Amino acid sequence: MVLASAAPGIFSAGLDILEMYQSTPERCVAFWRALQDAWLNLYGSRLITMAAIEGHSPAGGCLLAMSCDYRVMAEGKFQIGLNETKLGIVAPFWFTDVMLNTIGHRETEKALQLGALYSAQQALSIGLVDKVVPLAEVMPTVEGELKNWLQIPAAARVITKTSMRKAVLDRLRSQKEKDAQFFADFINRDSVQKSLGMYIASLQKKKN
Ligand SMILES: CCCCCCCC/C=C\C/C=C/C(=O)SCCNC(=O)CCNC(=O)[C@H](O)C(C)(C)COP(=O)(O)OP(=O)(O)OC[C@H]1O[C@@H](n2cnc3c(N)ncnc32)[C@H](O)[C@@H]1OP(=O)(O)O
Repeated sequence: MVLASAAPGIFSAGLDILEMYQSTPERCVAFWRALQDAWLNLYGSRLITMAAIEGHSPAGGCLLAMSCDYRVMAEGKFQIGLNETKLGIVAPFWFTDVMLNTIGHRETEKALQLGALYSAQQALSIGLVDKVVPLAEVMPTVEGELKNWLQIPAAARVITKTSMRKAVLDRLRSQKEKDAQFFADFINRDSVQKSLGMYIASLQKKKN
């Protein structure tokens, strides 16, 4: 399975910030449950999963990419990373766990505290992506890599993948409702709503 985007220049802009701003606790819980289930299915997928990152990939977009088995990113101006702290929010523990599994503890600690967004070359240097190529070569490169992976006996690959990812998946599975409630409480704090409001205004200002 290849994750790619139809939006030029944006692999994924992350979660819909407007869903987290001035929403109701009930809607927040439903929103979070949908995200949890999508992520559990992706990270736990038995399929070979590859990200064709042909544009920006902040926050939830970075989570999607990191949750794949292999990442190819376009060189140039695009950025990738978990930038949550810049929005005044905190990366959930399962976002953090996936990043830890991808780039290790020291790089994750720096990346998360700073809310760092990396260029493709920087992302390559810390292991956040596996390959950087010109934009037009992203999809052919993914397809070529996929052929390599498809040559591995499927049962052996799936057992290996499942055992490598089980602890992180089980950590969320065991506390889904608590995590959803925690998200709804956290996101509706006055201070967090204020930060999100300012961030939304800054996005709109950038456009004008
Ligand atoms: C103690 C533990 C507590 C734990 C509790 C858990 C709390 C944590 C909760 C959630 C985790 C959050 C994860 C996320 O994914 S948050 C989203 C982060 N995303 C971003 O920061 C990206 C913001 N967008 C951009 O930077 C840019 O839009 C871009 C680089 C992606 C693309 O730039 P450009 O091509 O120039 O497009 P525009 O900026 O003009 O955007 C077009 C349009 O789209 C709107 N928009 C962009 N991103 C989002 C988004 N993520 N959600 C909603 N809307 C978005 C943008 O505002 C423009 O809208 P318009 O003016 O109406 O056209």
